[in-house]
Amino acid sequence: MSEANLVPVTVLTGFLGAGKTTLLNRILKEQHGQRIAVIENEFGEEGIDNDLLTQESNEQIIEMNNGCICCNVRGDLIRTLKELHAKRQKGEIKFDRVLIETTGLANPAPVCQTFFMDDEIGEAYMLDGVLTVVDAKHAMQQLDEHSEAREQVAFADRLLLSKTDLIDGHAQTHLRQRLARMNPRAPMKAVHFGETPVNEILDIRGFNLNAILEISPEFLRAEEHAHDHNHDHDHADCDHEHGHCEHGHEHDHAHTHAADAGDHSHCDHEHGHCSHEHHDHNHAHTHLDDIQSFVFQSDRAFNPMLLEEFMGGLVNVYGEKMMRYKGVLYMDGTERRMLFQGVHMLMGADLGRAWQADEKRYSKLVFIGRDLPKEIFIKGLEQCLV
Ligand SMILES: Nc1nc2c(ncn2[C@@H]2O[C@H](COP(=O)(O)OP(=O)(O)OP(=O)(O)O)[C@@H](O)[C@H]2O)c(=O)[nH]1
Repeated sequence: MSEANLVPVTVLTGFLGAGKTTLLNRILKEQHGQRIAVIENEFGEEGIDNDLLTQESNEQIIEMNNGCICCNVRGDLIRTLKELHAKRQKGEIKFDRVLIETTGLANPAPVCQTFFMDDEIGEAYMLDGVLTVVDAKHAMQQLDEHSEAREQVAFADRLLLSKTDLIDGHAQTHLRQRLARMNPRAPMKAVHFGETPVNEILDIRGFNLNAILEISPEFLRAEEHAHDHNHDHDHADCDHEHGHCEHGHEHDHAHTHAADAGDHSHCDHEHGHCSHEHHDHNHAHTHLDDIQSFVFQSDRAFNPMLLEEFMGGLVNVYGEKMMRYKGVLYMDGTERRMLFQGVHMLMGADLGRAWQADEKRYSKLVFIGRDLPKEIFIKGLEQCLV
């Protein structure tokens, strides 16, 4: 198959809250005349990103809510890409390229491997490049603390620095030097709220297997990540909120929560990893063990003043540990949805679209962080309801 017939794929990565969705929105809004199929790897975030994305009619947004990033991304992604390809072949759907937004806690390697490990995928798609958004305000700490953030930088074909408006020139130089040491081959540029010419980030033919094999010699070794488990037992007694189960498995298993039919109503899983005993997991991800996520939901409206006060207090006390929070809020006194989000101490809200007449109004807020006292958050939020 000649390269011209392959559908180019761009992988958009970057740590939690870096600005991936902001960049994606920018790309989708630009009049470039291309049809883009977007695959959101949302990792159990209850589809919040879909709400934050403005959907233009030309795009196809496909969500993959994965259980365990380390294990399942590949299996789900392969299935999704194959389905897309089959529909494209039959003329049921049209797209010129694919853009995959990975979750902020993901190592991009398994996603990139997909394009080299599976023949069918390799014959339909071509990995064009990996774009890594780096949050200039929080990157130093994220790179110190999270190997995923470092992997994302190492895999980049383009490094896009967001939030440079929030730091001074000296700090930016310092960060740029560190990033250049970590990945000397990727061009780097500051991108203010995702503003960048699309031709600088799409069709870059940037992915270079040789370079990746130097960084990660085991990149093409299937067994490292290929535990494409399959089980569909009932999760009713497991404790997941996002992407992980606490029960031990001796057998092959999958947490393709979007696809399996198990009852997850009592699940409470932490974000982005499995803590069950994987006899065949030889990639360590224990550093994510203290990262959890939980969701607050209600169909009662928030009192805006109470909520503002409470959230202000929360970030003052717990901001350091609040890695990412975002959601859709039902606010008293407005007919529109409020899109609310933050990273550590920085938080912001925008008015979204109007609630439709027949639409059930609700609030859904996801928190991802380290050692967050869930009870305090949930009870406090309940007290802000009208
Ligand atoms: N000041 C400033 N804020 C930015 C910039 N780019 C993005 N943001 C803000 O950063 C926050 C997070 O942006 P998102 O695009 O949602 O980040 P993300 O990487 O998709 O987040 P996750 O998917 O949760 O990991 C939002 O409030 C954005 O408005 C920028 O260049 N400057």
